[in-house]
Amino acid sequence: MRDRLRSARRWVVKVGSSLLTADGKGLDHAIIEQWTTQIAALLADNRQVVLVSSGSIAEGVARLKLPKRPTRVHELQAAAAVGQMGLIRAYEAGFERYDQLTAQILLTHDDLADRRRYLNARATLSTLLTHGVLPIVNENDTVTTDEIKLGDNDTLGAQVANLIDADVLVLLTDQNGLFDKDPRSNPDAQLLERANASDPNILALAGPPGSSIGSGGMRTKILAAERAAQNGTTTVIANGREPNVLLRLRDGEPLGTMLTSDQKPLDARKRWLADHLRAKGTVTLDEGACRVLKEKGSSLLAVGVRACSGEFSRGELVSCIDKEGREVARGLTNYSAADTRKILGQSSDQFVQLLGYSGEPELVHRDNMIVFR
Ligand SMILES: Nc1ncnc2c1ncn2[C@@H]1O[C@H](COP(=O)(O)OP(=O)(O)O)[C@@H](O)[C@H]1O
Ligand SMILES: N[C@@H](CCC(=O)OP(=O)(O)O)C(=O)O
Repeated sequence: MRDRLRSARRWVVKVGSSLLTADGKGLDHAIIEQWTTQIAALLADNRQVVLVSSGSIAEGVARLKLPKRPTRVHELQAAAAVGQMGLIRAYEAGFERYDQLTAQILLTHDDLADRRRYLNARATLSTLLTHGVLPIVNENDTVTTDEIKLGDNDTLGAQVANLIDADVLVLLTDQNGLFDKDPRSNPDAQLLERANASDPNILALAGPPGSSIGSGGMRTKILAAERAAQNGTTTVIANGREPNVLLRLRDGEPLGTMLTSDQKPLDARKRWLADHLRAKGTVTLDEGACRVLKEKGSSLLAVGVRACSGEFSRGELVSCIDKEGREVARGLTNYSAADTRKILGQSSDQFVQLLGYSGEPELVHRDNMIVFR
């Protein structure tokens, strides 16, 4: 299994805030130097790497001499803007030692939710990789509001992995990997060497972040691994302080936790849909509709819809839930929320009479939908 990493050509390496900084003390330049050395060696070994690095807020807090991480959004955004300068400066200096060019990419959820911008980001990243440049990605914290925030860089790492069809996503953190319980509060916790990224039981192992500076904890790492697995990408969660961790992983050493899935990878368009985090509205399906979506891969017909909430237009993303509120599928709707309310529970031969026009027979076509386990 670990051989997969030996042959992995495209790598996304995500470095968490908890690693980059000791609580509130700014960047740990010594450790940044170690990663730049390792990444430069991976690049020299004919691998392509995209680095997703957190740390802007932590560094901003230190530079602004704030007593602790602020809670107000604008304070956090100001800290991110200040800190991002230090972060990029540290990486650029580190990679200059190896004559390695770097590029800064700041992304928001909105950039990735818009198909055209998503494809643009994809093309730019590929072009940079073709030129042998190392892209360094972070969330564009200064412009994000809660609505458009990705929220944590584990998710961003998985999205970048999907964008560039990475072979491997390495999530470097301050623990040796995923344990059967949070090792900070449970000294007897056992490290899992392997796990199935789409096993719903592993999410229950994950506790909250380990420090006041980290966000998401293991939960977002497992969800990121699941997201990456939808594209056939292997994820490894490992300790960024382990000497030569990236090179030893490349050599097939069993460090950290490897998360893979036997799921069939989604095609490119469906993957984009799966990565599209926020739905504009929700439709509640009856049992029959849930069953045919899951078992037969059918399109969603209005006749199987019991309720509709939220405001959306034709072509926007809706979440399809069962009567217990579990998300069964998500997809791009052929009808606006107003029209969906008029046709729900009805068969398509009634649409002309109810709407005054005859649109597609499906509310969500199966080509524009992903169905969850
Ligand atoms: N089952 C678990 N195994 C390992 N770590 C866990 C687990 N549950 C919670 N954690 C916590 O998750 C923390 C890592 O997440 P986080 O603080 O968000 O780091 P990062 O900044 O690297 O993303 C660890 O320090 C650990 O305390
Ligand atoms: N964009 C933020 C990232 C916050 C974040 O996701 O942190 P982490 O979960 O520790 O990787 C920053 O640079 O501070």
